[in-house]
Amino acid sequence: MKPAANLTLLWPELPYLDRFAAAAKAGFTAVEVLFPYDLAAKETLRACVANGLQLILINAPPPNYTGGAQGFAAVPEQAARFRVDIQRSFRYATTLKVRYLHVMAGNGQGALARQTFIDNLIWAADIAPKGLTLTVEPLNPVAMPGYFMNDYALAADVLRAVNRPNVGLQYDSYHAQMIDGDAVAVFDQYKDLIVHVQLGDAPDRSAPGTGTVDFPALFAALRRAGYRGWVSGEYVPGPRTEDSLGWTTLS
Ligand SMILES: O=C(O)C(=O)[C@@H](O)CO
Ligand SMILES: [Mg+2]
Repeated sequence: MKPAANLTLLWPELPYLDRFAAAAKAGFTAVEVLFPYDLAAKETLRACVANGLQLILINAPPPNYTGGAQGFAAVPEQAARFRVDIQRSFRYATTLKVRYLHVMAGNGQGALARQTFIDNLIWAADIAPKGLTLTVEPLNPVAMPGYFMNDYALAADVLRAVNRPNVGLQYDSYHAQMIDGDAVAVFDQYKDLIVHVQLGDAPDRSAPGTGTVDFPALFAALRRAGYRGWVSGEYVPGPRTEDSLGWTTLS
């Protein structure tokens, strides 16, 4: 298992570009950034290179969702916009040599939203840059009310319908615990679909070990499953991010 740091949430007290050096100093070799689109891709690339970091994941499509839309891949009225904006994400992903692109569904429900999400994912998967894997991540309804992709069974159903080798499941212990009450059982049930893992505790998305998720059991499950991918800390760290990194030694 390979630890990574989500720089959208970790080191919140530092300006964006300074978080890369902090992550490297803490021993990370890989990082995630949810929405890098406020800056030209080459600025983020420069921060990665200068600090010996690999950027493994970004979200799509732009723009930054802070205060705005939480994606729109499952929103029928936005299908044309999705197809334009996802290509901007692909350009960022290519420049930044990103491995995973989380395709955000946006708000919606029902059969039309499901079909829109499936159609958009198939379309995007078939034109995605080589080496890039698209991900689908269930986000819990307390954090994201109205968001379409809010359940692991729904994610499995969508992935079955999409049926592309470059589309997989993004598992997040915080969301899994909030959605199903047992993040470890969720991992065990859906492990064959999981291509990327994020860590946070529940119910407050706090640092691993400060809430209700059983992290020793989760790491045992990851080992049992032979999971070889990245395990990324994506949580609200508390006063000092450095004091929240005990989970990196579990992996
Ligand atoms: O909220 C999460 O969890 C994520 O991983 C994000 O990608 C959503 O922006
Ligand atoms: Mg997540």
